[in-house]
Amino acid sequence: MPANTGAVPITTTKLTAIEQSKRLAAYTAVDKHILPEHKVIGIGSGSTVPYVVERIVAQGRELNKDRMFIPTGFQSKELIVMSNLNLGDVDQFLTIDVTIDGADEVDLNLNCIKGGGACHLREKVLAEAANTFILVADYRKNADYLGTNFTSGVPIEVVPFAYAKVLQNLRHVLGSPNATLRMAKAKAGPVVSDNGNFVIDAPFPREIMMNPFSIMTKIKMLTGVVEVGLFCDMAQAAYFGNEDGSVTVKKKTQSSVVEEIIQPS
Ligand SMILES: O=C(CO)[C@H](O)[C@H](O)COP(=O)(O)O
Repeated sequence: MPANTGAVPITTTKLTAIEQSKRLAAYTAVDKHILPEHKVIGIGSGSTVPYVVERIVAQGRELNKDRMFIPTGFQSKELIVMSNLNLGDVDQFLTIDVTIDGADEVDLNLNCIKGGGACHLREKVLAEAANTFILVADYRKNADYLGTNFTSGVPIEVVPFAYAKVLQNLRHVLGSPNATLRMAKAKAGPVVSDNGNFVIDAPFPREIMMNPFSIMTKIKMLTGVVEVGLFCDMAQAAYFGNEDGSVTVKKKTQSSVVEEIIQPS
């Protein structure tokens, strides 16, 4: 048995309003998208995802015994193992039925910022591998434009030796003068990702963030950048738990993104 790192839920104690909103989003998304025929499931990272796993576990041993669960990093790997679900990896399962993940902010067109937990490289691989990619978050993440409430910037994973050069390019060429190397909280020095890389947070002005695909491609072209925490046109739907117990759903149709509110039952 691995050490209990606190990754496993949780919901026996009274939850704050924000936690209840996360749980509501996660439970609703699992109920709508994790169906009996789904056998390979991607599990994202962050504080909302434990509720996703909790709801999947509640579907029962019979449904879960033939499923494989693919993690986006250390935290979700622990969650899968501690929940007695079958652990796989994306090099064994190149196609995933459904990946459910959290988000730092989601815009009108279902583009999102990810990487608040420095897992966006693996998260993007699992989002791309998925036939259906679903986001879950509390109401604070639901915005018209990226960078509205999540102001710390676009997370950018970089190889360590190139970080200073990438920072210079972000500040002086791409228009993010306040781009900074993300520093660890309980360790001296920078955050190191699950892949052994550093993370830069690069805030951009509204006019740039209104076209996330354009800035994503420019950042990705900088030598030394491994992955950019902008996920453009990847999600089929996003679920946001609201304080009043309703859930806002943004979902892709053939021609646009529509918004729907699911009222509490
Ligand atoms: O992208 C992520 C990690 O890299 C997370 O999914 C994102 O930060 C959202 O986390 P939370 O559910 O804690 O708000």
